Amino acid sequence: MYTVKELFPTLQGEGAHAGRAAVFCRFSGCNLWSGREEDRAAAVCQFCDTDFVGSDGAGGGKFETASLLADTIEDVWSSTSAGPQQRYVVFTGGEPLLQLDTALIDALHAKGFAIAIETNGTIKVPKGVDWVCVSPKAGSELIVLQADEMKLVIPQAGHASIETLLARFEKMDYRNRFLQAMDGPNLQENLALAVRLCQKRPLWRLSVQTHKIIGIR
Ligand SMILES: C[S@@+](CC[C@H](N)C(=O)[O-])C[C@H]1O[C@@H](n2cnc3c(N)ncnc32)[C@H](O)[C@@H]1O
Ligand SMILES: Nc1nc2[nH]cc(C(=O)O)c2c(=O)[nH]1
Ligand code: SF4
Ligand SMILES: [Mg+2]
Repeated sequence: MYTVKELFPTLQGEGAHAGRAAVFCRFSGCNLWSGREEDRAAAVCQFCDTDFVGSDGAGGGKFETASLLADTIEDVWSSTSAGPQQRYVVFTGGEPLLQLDTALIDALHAKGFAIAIETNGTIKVPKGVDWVCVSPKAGSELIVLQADEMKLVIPQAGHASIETLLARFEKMDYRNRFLQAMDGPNLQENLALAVRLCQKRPLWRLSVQTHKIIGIR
């Protein structure tokens, strides 16, 4: 059984694949926050911009089998009149690695989808995921030490020195590195910090949450 908060066609808004057509499958639940506002202050991850509780979002629901969910993802892809080429699904959440499994990966590969995930990096990635984006969270243990993309949200309470952290991640095996300004009341200030750091440390590029700017999901 898979519990999906929402399932929708859009463009990937962030990171190395920004602008690319994708189906977003947002799984319910996260291991670093319950998703309830009353628990936010005590959570490991306190800055989340997403509602991932339950299965009541657009296209959400409970899917009994991998094949039922894969069929639905295929239907959502086709709903935009996209053909069978360049099929791309992004699993996010919540934390998608609480639910994504080999059965679902295999069912989507059989339909020609490339599979991406947005993960907090605390759970092992199953074999077969085609694009892994890790976004580490202060106060959690990062165990995904190798990935296609790191997307670090800054600044995070609990990070002693951002530059020390960046230097550590620069030595690790991430093929693309992005800084993303934390959205919220200090977004403009956080963006200025991210711009300064990208200029000073050119191994990092700026990731802007483009979907929020242009008003798509
Ligand atoms: C909602 S999370 C879901 C996937 C996974 N749990 C994770 O944290 O990577 C999707 C992406 O949004 C980022 N994000 C969450 N809250 C944000 C905020 N307030 N500002 C900027 N990025 C944020 C996360 O760091 C992650 O890269
Ligand atoms: N368009 C769009 N791009 C995204 N990239 C990462 C997202 C996420 O919430 O994981 C996201 C999202 O929610 N929408
Ligand atoms: S780990 Fe990801 S989904 Fe979970 S609370 Fe943090 S940003 Fe939100
Ligand atoms: Mg988002």
